Amino acid sequence: MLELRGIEKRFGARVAADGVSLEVAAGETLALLGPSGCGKSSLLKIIAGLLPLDGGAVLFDGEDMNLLPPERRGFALMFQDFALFPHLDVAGNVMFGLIERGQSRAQAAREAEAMLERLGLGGYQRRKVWTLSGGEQQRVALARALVTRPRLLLLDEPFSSLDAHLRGQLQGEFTQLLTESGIPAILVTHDREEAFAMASRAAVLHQGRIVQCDAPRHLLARPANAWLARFIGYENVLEHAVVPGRALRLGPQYPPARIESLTWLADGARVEVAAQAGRLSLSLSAREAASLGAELRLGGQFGLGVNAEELIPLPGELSAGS
Ligand SMILES: Nc1ncnc2c1ncn2[C@@H]1O[C@H](COP(=O)(O)OP(=O)(O)OP(=O)(O)O)[C@@H](O)[C@H]1O
Repeated sequence: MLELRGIEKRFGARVAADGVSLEVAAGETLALLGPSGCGKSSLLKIIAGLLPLDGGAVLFDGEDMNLLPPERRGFALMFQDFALFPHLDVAGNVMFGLIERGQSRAQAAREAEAMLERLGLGGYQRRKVWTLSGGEQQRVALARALVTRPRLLLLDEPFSSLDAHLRGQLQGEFTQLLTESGIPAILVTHDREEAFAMASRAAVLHQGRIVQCDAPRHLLARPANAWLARFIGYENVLEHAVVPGRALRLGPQYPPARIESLTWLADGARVEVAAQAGRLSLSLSAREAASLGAELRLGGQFGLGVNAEELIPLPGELSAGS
């Protein structure tokens, strides 16, 4: 089990980690999620031993990692730019770590072949890495990381340079492989959907601090503050509560809301309205859009209610997000 205790890191006046504590259990994938500059990569480098910390401790199974250099921690790192060795072929890249650990070439080649097979790259051994597609290169990078059987896998934005379709496919494949291998992993990402799809828990970082660390469904059901609620995708965040789409009601019996912006969609419309509760965005189905008739125009009005029972409350003292 990995444990971070009160990690502190500053670059001059910039705070990269401000008392970060968290745990990653055996076999768990934890996402470090947050906007650019919040300190995700710094934290990953601190765990890997590539960046010295100013305070706190990194422990693995109770052992203080600060005393060990990166190569003796037993962690594998995978970055967004693959960082494959261009002068080696695919097999050479995957075998590299095994040979460094003293394995014979023949044994390393057998293990590399088996791992490449498992990642759908059987027969790729002799290919030059620069002839591979982005997705293939990323699979090779994962094969290289997994073949050494690390006790922790550190993934830094591994899919950000890939197109959306490939990203989705690899997210699914990686998640399955991580589950099968039982290797715990930390996934750094600024993409909420990626974090929620791949990780069992996400630690959401803001300015070097963990705002909330929980399972995706709990983050969505009980966001700790307004900033976090917006960051994980809620559009209608009021001062003390989130208004999820399911809390909204249409009908003439409700107070009028005025349409301030309107986008027609193939199957309905998106509107922003000035409502009694505040400024709200909502998607109207084709049927709902039709029910508004001529009022569906800028400046048009329709009845919009908010069911108080379905609001998601924001804890008072934390709700003033920046
Ligand atoms: N080597 C460095 N020297 C000075 N400041 C740094 C250095 N590395 C990081 N920082 C600063 O520390 C803060 C956290 O940076 P970090 O790269 O960890 O954030 P991040 O969340 O990974 O961002 P991104 O998603 O953009 O990669 C930022 O303000 C950054 O400018």
